[in-house]
Amino acid sequence: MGKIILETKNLSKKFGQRLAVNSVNLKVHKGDIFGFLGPNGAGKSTTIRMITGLVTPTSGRILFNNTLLDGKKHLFLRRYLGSLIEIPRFYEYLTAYENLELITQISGIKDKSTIDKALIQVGLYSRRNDRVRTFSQGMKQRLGIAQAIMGKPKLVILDEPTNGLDPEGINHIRRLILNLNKQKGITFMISSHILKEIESICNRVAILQEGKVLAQGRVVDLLNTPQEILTLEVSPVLKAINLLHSHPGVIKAVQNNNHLNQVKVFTRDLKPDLLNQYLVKNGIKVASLQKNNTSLEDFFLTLTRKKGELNCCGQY
Ligand SMILES: Nc1ncnc2c1ncn2[C@@H]1O[C@H](COP(=O)(O)OP(=O)(O)OP(=O)(O)O)[C@@H](O)[C@H]1O
Repeated sequence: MGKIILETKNLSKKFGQRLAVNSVNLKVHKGDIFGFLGPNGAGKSTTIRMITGLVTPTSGRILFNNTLLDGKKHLFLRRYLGSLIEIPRFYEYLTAYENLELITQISGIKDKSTIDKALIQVGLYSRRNDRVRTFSQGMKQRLGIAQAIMGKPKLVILDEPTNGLDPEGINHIRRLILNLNKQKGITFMISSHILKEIESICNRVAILQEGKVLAQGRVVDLLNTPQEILTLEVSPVLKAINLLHSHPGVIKAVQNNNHLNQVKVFTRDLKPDLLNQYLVKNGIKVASLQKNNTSLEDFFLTLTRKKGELNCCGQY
């Protein structure tokens, strides 16, 4: 297993009373293409903004190459951290080259050849003298990646880099990320709400919902570890839900809206018979237990479905 390049420890952010990021522990290893997955509003951008120093955490720690990121050190270490936060903003009336030139001035990059190298890497060299306003959304995203890699970063963080792109644009960005990862050894952290996108290029993922990490690990392990949705008929239901949340392998337990005596349990690498024994031992009557195997895609979609679609009664 590679060295950890980025780690967050109990990272949290509150906006007023809203806990947008709730004690998030992430581990990004050197060489990873790390997918940061979650539905809209899950807290991905807020987490990324804390890592890149744009938002101050309410509590918790961020370590980059084992060094705590805070205050001045954060500013200093940002040079090793390229980032692209959602839609990259450029001066539309300036050319691609001029926009990147401005960035070299702001970031103190002396070597001007860096600009052309970055433009070549993202496939925009032939368009370097065109104004950004003539660029497609995909080209702007690629220019954003050029900007992120100019400082020769060890880690590049991209927030929804394929948002709003057509399939060809998405493909282009994917190939670009894979190439930069392989050829330049750049570690990537990429946020997305589309599992398929993440699954095809990432080796490791974390799944976030309502500010909390629901699952994290290598994609192969997640795909090969049996994840099941169990349907239990239990009583009393609320006590069962509380107990289920403290059982290893249970990711989430929710009451079924349509059958109030049923609980849907999202599990990973869990033996249903052991779960049954545990509930019975703790005074729960288990009338039935059914299991359905699901794909990672189905599992993720069901797991991250918004409240209201599934009635979440647990301590979650
Ligand atoms: N500056 C802010 N002030 C108040 N609330 C905020 C602020 N920024 C984010 N939030 C709230 O924090 C929660 C997480 O938002 P965030 O943008 O981090 O989610 P996300 O996973 O990136 O979503 P999306 O995929 O839609 O971009 C949301 O409920 C959002 O409304």
